[in-house]
Amino acid sequence: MSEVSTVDGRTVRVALLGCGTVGREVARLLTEQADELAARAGAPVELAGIAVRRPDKHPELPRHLLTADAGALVESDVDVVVELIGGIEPVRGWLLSALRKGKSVVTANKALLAEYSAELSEAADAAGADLYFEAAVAGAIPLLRPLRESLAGDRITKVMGIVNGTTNYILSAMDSTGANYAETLEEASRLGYAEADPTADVDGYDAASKAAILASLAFHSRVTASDVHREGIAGVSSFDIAAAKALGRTVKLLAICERVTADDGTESVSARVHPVMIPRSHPLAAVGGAFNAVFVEADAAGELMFYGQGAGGAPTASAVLGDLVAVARNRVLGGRGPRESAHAALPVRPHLQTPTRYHISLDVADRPGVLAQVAHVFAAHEVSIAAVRQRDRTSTASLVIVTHLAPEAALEATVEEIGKMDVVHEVVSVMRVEGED
Ligand SMILES: NC(=O)c1ccc[n+]([C@@H]2O[C@H](COP(=O)([O-])OP(=O)(O)OC[C@H]3O[C@@H](n4cnc5c(N)ncnc54)[C@H](O)[C@@H]3O)[C@@H](O)[C@H]2O)c1
Ligand SMILES: N[C@@H](CCO)C(=O)O
Ligand code: NA
Repeated sequence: MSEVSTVDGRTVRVALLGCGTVGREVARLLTEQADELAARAGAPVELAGIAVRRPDKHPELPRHLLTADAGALVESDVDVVVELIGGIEPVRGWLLSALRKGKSVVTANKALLAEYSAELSEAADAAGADLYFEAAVAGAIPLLRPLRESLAGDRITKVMGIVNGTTNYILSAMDSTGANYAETLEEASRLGYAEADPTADVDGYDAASKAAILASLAFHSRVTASDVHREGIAGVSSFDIAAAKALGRTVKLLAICERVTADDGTESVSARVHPVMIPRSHPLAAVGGAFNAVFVEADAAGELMFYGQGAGGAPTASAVLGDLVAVARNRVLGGRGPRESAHAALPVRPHLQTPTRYHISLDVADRPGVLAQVAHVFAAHEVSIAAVRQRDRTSTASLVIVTHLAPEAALEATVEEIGKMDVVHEVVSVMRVEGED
């Protein structure tokens, strides 16, 4: 039995930590939909307190609920802690303390989960509490519950998609209107999509945290953010976007988590986040603005696609409220949500071994034999060429090469050697490609 007491044996008392973009929408929905939530949870779900950094800055919230002392609110007589502050410390300590006392936790904090979900899950299991985090990946889209529950009987082989709204908003604008990178990022922050420090978005940290969470759930293993190969969009230039367009492709920041089976049958996990050129006919190419979309491939289910709003206050609050009703229901009826499932304990495959395909755009000297010299470097690294396109300029020619699958290490070595060739004036764009043309 948990030590938690409720007000009258039935009311579920909720501590809300943080009342920013997402927290304020959660507080609004909790208040506006109190009767319906009570009916669905089986008991009233009562906001017992709201922790914010500066209570005086929140005249819109009931004064008696506000506190600047989140730690004390967690320790007070509450059943559930909803954490919408973000970051690792001091949040980690508060949530561990809550879970150890049997209080359930709902959080949208992917940065924390991508590092400490094992520790948090163990604390939850030991005390019989719930840990739910649907809002942490792909905002409103029900994705983690399908992975944890609906697909628990299947064998997932790949999870791939757009999981960061801010960077998708920027890349979509760059592709459609040639918009300026910095201005579009500012707009994404204003709309509530970006993290408090938007470098977490543009440098791929946010997507890498989400990839770690997805890979852990999909492959029943423990994958942390540092296991994920990460590249952001800061290096994506207008040349890259134009090169993609010329090939009938577009650039997206993708999280790609794969189950890799070696020749001897041993399995490992590959998890990476980087910009990718995909054909404009690919379903992910049509995902614009702050929308997210994720493909899941499983042995029996085949291919599934999850699509919807991946960022923003109200969409993210929808996922938080869904989790809150679930944990409240578990408290009222007795029962537990899914526990951590890490029994497969698959190792993470080093990024340099990952098979991938490159698109390489070069400015080369316009004279006979150059293509053969460049092709020779690919052959020397055992990288096979799938397509070549050449266009003459005045004294230089542009050469576009798309490879077949090759290990990342071989592709990197090929590009490095090509960059040093006298006949190569400039390596204009190097990007990975996914999907058939
Ligand atoms: N904004 C989104 O679209 C979105 C989507 C999914 C997940 N998330 C996650 O949700 C969480 C919150 O994001 P947000 O966009 O609402 O952030 P935000 O910066 O708008 O809000 C954070 C809130 O936390 C409060 N806070 C900060 N430090 C505090 C402290 N020490 N004590 C008490 N309160 C404190 C702030 O006052 C603010 O109210 C983050 O983990 C974020 O990654 C956000
Ligand atoms: N900053 C995140 C919020 C949603 O997790 C994004 O842009 O996707
Ligand atoms: Na989600």
